[in-house]
Amino acid sequence: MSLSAAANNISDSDFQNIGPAPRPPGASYNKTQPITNYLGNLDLSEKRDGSGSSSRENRLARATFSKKSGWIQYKDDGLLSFLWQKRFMVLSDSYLTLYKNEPRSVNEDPVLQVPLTTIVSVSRTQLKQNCFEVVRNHDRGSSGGSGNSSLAGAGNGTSGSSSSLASSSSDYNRKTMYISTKTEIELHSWLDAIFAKCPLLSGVSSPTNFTHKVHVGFDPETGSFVGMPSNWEKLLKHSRITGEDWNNNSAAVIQVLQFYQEYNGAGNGTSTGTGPNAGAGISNASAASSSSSLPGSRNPNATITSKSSQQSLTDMHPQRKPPSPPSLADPRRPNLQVSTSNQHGRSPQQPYAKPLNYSLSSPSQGRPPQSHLPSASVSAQGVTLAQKSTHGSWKQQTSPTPLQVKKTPTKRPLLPQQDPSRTQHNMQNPYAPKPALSQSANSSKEILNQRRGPQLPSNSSYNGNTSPPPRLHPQRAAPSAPSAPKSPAEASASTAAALAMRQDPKSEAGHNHLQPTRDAPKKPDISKGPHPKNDVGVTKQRKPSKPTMSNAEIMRKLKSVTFSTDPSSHFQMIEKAGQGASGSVYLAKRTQLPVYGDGYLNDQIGEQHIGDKVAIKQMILSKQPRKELIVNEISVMKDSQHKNIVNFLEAYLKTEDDLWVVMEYMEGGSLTDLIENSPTNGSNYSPLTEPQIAYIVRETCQGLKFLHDKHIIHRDIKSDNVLLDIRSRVKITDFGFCAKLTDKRSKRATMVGTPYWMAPEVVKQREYDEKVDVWSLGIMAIEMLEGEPPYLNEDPLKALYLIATNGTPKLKQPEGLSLKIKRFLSVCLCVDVKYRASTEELLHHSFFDISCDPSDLSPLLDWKR
Ligand SMILES: Nc1ncnc2c1ncn2[C@@H]1O[C@H](COP(=O)(O)OP(=O)(O)OP(=O)(O)O)[C@@H](O)[C@H]1O
Repeated sequence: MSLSAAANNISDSDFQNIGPAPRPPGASYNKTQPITNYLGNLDLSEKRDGSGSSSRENRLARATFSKKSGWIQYKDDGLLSFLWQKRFMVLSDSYLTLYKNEPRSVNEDPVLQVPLTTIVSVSRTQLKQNCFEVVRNHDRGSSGGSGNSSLAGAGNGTSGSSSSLASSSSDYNRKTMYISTKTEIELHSWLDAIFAKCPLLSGVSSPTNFTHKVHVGFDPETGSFVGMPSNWEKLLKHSRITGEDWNNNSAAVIQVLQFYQEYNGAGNGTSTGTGPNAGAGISNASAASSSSSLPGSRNPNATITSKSSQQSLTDMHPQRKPPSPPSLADPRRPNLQVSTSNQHGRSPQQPYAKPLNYSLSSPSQGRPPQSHLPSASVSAQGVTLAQKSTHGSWKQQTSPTPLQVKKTPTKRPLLPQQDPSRTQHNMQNPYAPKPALSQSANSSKEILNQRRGPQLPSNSSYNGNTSPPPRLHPQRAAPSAPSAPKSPAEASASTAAALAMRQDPKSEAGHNHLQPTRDAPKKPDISKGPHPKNDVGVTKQRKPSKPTMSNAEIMRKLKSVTFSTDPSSHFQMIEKAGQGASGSVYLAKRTQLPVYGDGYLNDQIGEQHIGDKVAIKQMILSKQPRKELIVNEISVMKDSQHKNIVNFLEAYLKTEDDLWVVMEYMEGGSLTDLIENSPTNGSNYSPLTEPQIAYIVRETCQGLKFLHDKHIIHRDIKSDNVLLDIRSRVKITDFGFCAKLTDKRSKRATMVGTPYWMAPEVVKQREYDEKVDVWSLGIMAIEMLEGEPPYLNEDPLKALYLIATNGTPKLKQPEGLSLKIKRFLSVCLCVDVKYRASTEELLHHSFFDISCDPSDLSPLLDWKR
């Protein structure tokens, strides 16, 4: 059934929240067992020659004396390291052997044979989904070992004692091979079996040179998370993620913790990615996600270390007040004290040698570890732990060093009357420091209630009852009166440009841009315009990852799409229109057309006239952590002329460091502005009516369809990135994170976007496609209904957890909504991507039948006039 058909056939009951992911198998969680019991529950029936047995010991014993085999993906760290190859792997009593094909006889030539006695470490890795690494001592005297044609290690058989091997370790190189299985279960099964057979790993011999691993779990008896890396402890303390959350879906908790770390640049602060999912974006410029830049792939050892993570954590919450002690009275908030001690007094010696494999439990009594990951790693929704997946990177809010605390401007400058406890919704980095008040208030229902009166019912499912418009409690601050624009005379071309570039240190000092607010925007005053050159510490860092283009390449590319002239005399600056992460946007009047000889860069320029109003985004390149995103943005805009996409007009490289991007001017500001300044703001009504929502969503959807038809994913759809002009035309902007899908790369995996709008598959670090934009569109519709996206009042970590586990978010007051909008939302916010509508399908949705005329939006634009 097509999605549209499905959408049309939806009954009221279809609007039920899909609900949290099913509990992971075998998780009773009555003690710290999510990890420890996992293997006990595993069925090793994948062993081709093994039969099931009820006792784990029996299974392990059989694993020791029988073969296990199956298809896997293999990659080594040698010359061909970029290739994942399908191999048939056989684990016998003495060797781990890889074949090109399933061997029909014992004489078949393997492509790689690793004596089990040489294996010194086996551990889960985030290189790829369901992936683990096997580190072996590789005899320097032997040849190869990393290639496909050579055999690793010289048949030491099983006779080597660990001590002898350990003592002769200087004669060995360490070699790492990576193995990826189809499923999480298979992965555990292999890990278990390999561990059981390798003398250096099992209790048979004393392991040497092993690193202490953590055992992660939640012990309801003590009400504590146990074995957490200290940075995770802190995160959990701040996050309102509870023991109950852990019990419900420990996989998701760990996943969002991991996600958090990556987002914040723990480790080496760059994004990761590899394999088929990593790759260039829309152009070279978007190669931010290319495999070459991705340490997780290039550096197989780039597991997150406690140290780095902790550092980044410290940075992320420099202003956070210590969390208030958890209230025992709150059943949702079990004691979150975290103990790092091993509650079970297990030996600190661990069988796996990778640092900080949070997923690993301690072996007891020299036995193999009982599990590798919390059992929650397998759920019906496929939430898996530590599966950093094939990419692992998302655009991180990087600063060159995670320790640097940047002041981040919000798009909506703070107002005096702002409520600092408001969660900032448009942050690129949700984990940016928050003021102490917000920290506690953010997690405090009491304070929220003080702010907005009685809490709205939060568990309502969508239903089809139509009743009066929902009385919501919009949480937006009252709109501020736009400041009077400077007269054009005041802002002559030259002086205005200079003014525009000047930073007002007072305004900066007075505003903590990291404050979590969602306040009405204030028209910036051009006289206080920041001088990007003085913008140190102010410019919001673009979602970072390691740049993949050299500066020279970026400049070359930029020069190919810009005029190399000083545009100051071409424009008369009028006022500052907005502040973005990468620079300021100004309203200007065109006083001169570009010299024809320079070549028009855009067809649209032909329609430009002297006196036309334009928006100019000014960026200081040296202040951009991710210049390639800017190149990406220009490239996409330049090639994307559509009525629902903000038109790029031309760009100037005024100096090597000073970039001006000229776009059509959208007087109405962003949709966020509209929502925040809605006349119903402060009342209990939705900021926008359903017909207004239908109109805006339809227009946005048309822009998205245009992009999707070109196989471009926007990846950051939210109200901030939808602009309106004075004629209520609706256009998408901010193309920095666009990604191009190609025949070879029909899916993406880089984690990009703004958390509250992110589709579950992004949060879960799965591969994704254009439909992530459809999810975000649905969230944007909720913004228009409720004033903000779901979970905005939650700590971002908790929000990520909720996105990953809750499925379709619930509406606050569904009873007042039409069936049409609920049906529409349900096809946008469908967790299962298969059943989520495409933009094409959405455009046929009956919800759009109720769209208003553009003129019906004018009351919403009044605040601008
Ligand atoms: N074409 C435009 N016309 C009118 N106002 C605009 C235009 N483009 C941007 N603005 C205003 O400037 C603000 C900042 O825009 P910008 O695209 O720089 O935001 P950003 O997405 O936060 O930044 P960045 O793209 O640097 O990450 C917007 O919120 C909007 O109010």
